[in-house]
Amino acid sequence: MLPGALALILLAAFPLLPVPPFWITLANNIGLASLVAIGLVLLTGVGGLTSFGQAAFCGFGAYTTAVLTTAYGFSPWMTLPLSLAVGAAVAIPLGLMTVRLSGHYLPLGTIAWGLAIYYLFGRIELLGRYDGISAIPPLEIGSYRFLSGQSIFYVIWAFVILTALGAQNLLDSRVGRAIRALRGGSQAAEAFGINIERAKLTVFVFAAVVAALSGWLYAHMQRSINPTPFGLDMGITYMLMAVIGGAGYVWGAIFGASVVLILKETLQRVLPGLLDTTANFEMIVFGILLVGILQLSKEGLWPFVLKLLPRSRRSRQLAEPSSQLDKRDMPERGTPLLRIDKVRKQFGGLVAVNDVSFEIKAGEIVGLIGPNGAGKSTTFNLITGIASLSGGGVAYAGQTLSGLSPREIAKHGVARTFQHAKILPDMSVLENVALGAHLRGSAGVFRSILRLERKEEATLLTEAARQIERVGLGQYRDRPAGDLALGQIRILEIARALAADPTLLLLDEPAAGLRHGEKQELSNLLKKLRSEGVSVLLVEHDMGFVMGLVDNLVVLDFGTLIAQGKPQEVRKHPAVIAAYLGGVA
Ligand SMILES: Nc1ncnc2c1ncn2[C@@H]1O[C@H](COP(=O)(O)OP(=O)(O)OP(=O)(O)O)[C@@H](O)[C@H]1O
Repeated sequence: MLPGALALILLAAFPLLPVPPFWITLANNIGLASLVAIGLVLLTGVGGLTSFGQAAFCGFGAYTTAVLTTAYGFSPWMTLPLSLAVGAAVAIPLGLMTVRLSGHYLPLGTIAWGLAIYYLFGRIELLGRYDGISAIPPLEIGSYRFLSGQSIFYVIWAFVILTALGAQNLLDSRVGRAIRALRGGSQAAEAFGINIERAKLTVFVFAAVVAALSGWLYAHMQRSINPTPFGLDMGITYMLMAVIGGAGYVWGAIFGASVVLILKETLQRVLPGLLDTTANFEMIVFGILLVGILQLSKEGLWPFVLKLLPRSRRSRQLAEPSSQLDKRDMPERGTPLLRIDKVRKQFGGLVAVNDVSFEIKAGEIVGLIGPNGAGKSTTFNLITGIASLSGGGVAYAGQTLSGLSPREIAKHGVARTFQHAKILPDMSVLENVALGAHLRGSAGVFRSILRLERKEEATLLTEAARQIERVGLGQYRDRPAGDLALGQIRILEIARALAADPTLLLLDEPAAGLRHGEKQELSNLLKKLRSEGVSVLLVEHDMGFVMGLVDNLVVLDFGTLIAQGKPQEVRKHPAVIAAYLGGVA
């Protein structure tokens, strides 16, 4: 808290110091760039969506207010919501097209529309073509006009701080966890019920709106605009700022914008004297220095700053929840819950799952076993909607799951873990588990930014903490999930699945990597869940673990069901002995 307060006091005092006006202008430009970079931190650093086109959104913010104030006589403050709304309105269709792209196509797509919009600004008569629009009125409050660099400094930096706090609030919320989960891959996020497309679009629109805010401020600071600052050059520079600051850190965006702009200005002033030439060497030196910085730290510079700041070592105090989360009604024990009917999956010529049928009753633990490559994980993926069925059907509590998305299936109360654990290593164990409870909350973007969802957040985090205690990981609650051993990560995934309040739990090799005692504890936990009415389908290679736990076994071999029944019967089955259990039996 102290470094933050100190930074705030220094910031407030800065324009009052006897500094050259040039410094004030530089500080104002840093503020404007910081806004765009904060958007990029969320979009690229956290959400994993690279965009080189953010300068175009600054352009929409700037041109909206420029046109409305100069041609239609609007007051600048009235155009603020309109500029932001235009930024958002453009971002929605662009985002819908862009966020579907993956790999290199995503940044290429943003370059394409970034360029196109720049040329568009330069061709439209209403926008003054390449000459732009001048005589834009300054901001004013009453009769006070924000004409000087010093006065608009306070407006710009007030917006920067509010935006940074809003972005921080957003990240520290249910929506923020969903955005952060995008980096962990879509499969896991969808399996907790996160709407990937919506999370991507949310962060895309957020980044566009804060860029439009920067453009709006720029228009009233500069009081004349043309397309140049809204082109691809600036789009790339904004990205550099976000990356150099530390793409995953909101305050790092401000630091990155400061480093890039101060470095650029310093080189422009110092180099001509040093090199005794007026040739533009600064861009070359600038480029080399930036590459050097990125070589030094791929995480950007903010982590170094964080190390220098005093940090509280206390573990996170959870707020007392004022209400309980709703719990799902458990189906009556023994009633049919999951019916797999002639399920089939072909990958080209390979039949990975060959017309397999079996059933799970409520309150039952069923083991799905078979040699490597038998089709167990594929069966899990068919049940949870990650893979599409080539034939057959899946019904859950009388309703068909066939053709539903993983997110819709999760809503039915089906939760899972993955053979290759899918956690977010940089996030705490608590936050990873809270992701599992995503569908049990409803707070959206605005409530999160304004921190109006604290009650709901407290109940979600308390539920996550309860599940962490339940699986025995309590001492690791506030540690980054990446610090855990592989076996513990599997247990974390179980806690995350339990946070969804499931009626059916699908566990893919939960005991792999656990020591004997830990397996015993896991077995006890699963038996306890069964006693509470939760049904479990588990894939597991440890036969000792499976035999002592399950009510029924289903055995696959080369995608085909070769036996099913009570463990004691199945282990005597000749086909099973031949295919799989030979050595053990
Ligand atoms: N996406 C895919 N594309 C092509 N083939 C696949 C794909 N996924 C799985 N397979 C193949 O389908 C078969 C069944 O694989 P699956 O992972 O379901 O087996 P498994 O029983 O879970 O094996 P293991 O115990 O080794 O995890 C294997 O031959 C595998 O190579």
